[in-house]
Amino acid sequence: MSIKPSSESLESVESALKEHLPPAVYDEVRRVLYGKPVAELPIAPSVAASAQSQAASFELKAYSMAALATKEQVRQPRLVRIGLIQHATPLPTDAPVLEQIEAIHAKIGQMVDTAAQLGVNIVCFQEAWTMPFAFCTREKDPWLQFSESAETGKTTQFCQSLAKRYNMVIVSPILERDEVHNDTIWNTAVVINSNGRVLGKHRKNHIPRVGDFNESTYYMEGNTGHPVFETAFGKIAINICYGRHHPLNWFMFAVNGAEIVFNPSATVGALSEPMWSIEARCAAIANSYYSCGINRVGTESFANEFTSGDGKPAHKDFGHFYGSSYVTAPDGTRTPGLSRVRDGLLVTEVDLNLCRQVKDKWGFPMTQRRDLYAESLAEAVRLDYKPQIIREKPE
Ligand SMILES: NC(=O)NCCC(=O)O
Repeated sequence: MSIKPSSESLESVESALKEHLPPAVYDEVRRVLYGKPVAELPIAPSVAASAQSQAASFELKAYSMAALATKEQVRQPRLVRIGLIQHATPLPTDAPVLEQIEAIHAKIGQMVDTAAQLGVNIVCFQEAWTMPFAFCTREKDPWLQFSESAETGKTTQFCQSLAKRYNMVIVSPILERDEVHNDTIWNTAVVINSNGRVLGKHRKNHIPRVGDFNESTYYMEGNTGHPVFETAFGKIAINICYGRHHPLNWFMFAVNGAEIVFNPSATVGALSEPMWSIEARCAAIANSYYSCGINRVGTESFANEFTSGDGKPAHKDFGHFYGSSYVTAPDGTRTPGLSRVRDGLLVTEVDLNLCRQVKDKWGFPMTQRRDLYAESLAEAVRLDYKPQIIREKPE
């Protein structure tokens, strides 16, 4: 197998390990890398067939992590099925804006329908799921025309009807236009409750200024803090894409009681792939909650060339978005990732009781010394702060 770095020819790390290692060695390598085994959930042949027969077929994987949690004497299990959807944009980036949005809605509507057949309770889509990830271009037009109201926009209405039809919580990350406040633009995840009502929204806290991710050209740093949304299927939060590099961003969602934190993303192989499998997973471990990474797939090409400000030739695409969406449990166990190259739906059944069980076992929140760090940080942000460095005194 000869593979170019970040290329589309590698289906997934797991499939490569499975194909090339002897089965006994594979089992042991898988245990060391991924933790306790997760069981495959049965998928009815008719459901599996429907994933293949869609206009754009998609990978369908379903696992149960529920058995990782111990059966408690004082609480009933709190089983929840999480769905993560990763997709490539179906139309060329220069197709009319509304046609692109409609084509994406149609594709995702079918995937949500499959998720519903598999009993999914909460589904999350990738960052800015209704549009190409055009922030590399630094052009305003037509990309800002993809922005919509979080409360009343076409996409929110679309999700509301799906949520109601399937009794499903939907996390819908969009480019938000706040029409009420001077048409301000934000990168926002809208949370739609299982009754179809908008429960609230969270705006991306940290904006990348790396590689072609020129997102500060388009929207502002979020002003919604670290909200946790109490749904019928657990307390959920959203750490949008680049926020995954900031451990304190993950931490604050835990402080507010999150049991599942979604990380809807758009990131490319050459930039971040070695970090991808680590960051959301570390967050689940450090914060005793489930974390869910969702990344888009494919290569999106734009009409006009842009440069990356690094002296290299101008180009028309970002590189390959490598998918690889996955779920990590609070004990660090994780599912295999979805494909690096195909659309996919990952269904994972979890028992939310595991969050408390891991807190009881490891005691991370209890031993965290939040008071110490709060004091130290309050000092460290002062302009006259002197870093606490001990140096050998000159003789
Ligand atoms: N969309 C986004 O924040 N991407 C930044 C690149 C990365 O964090 O890997």
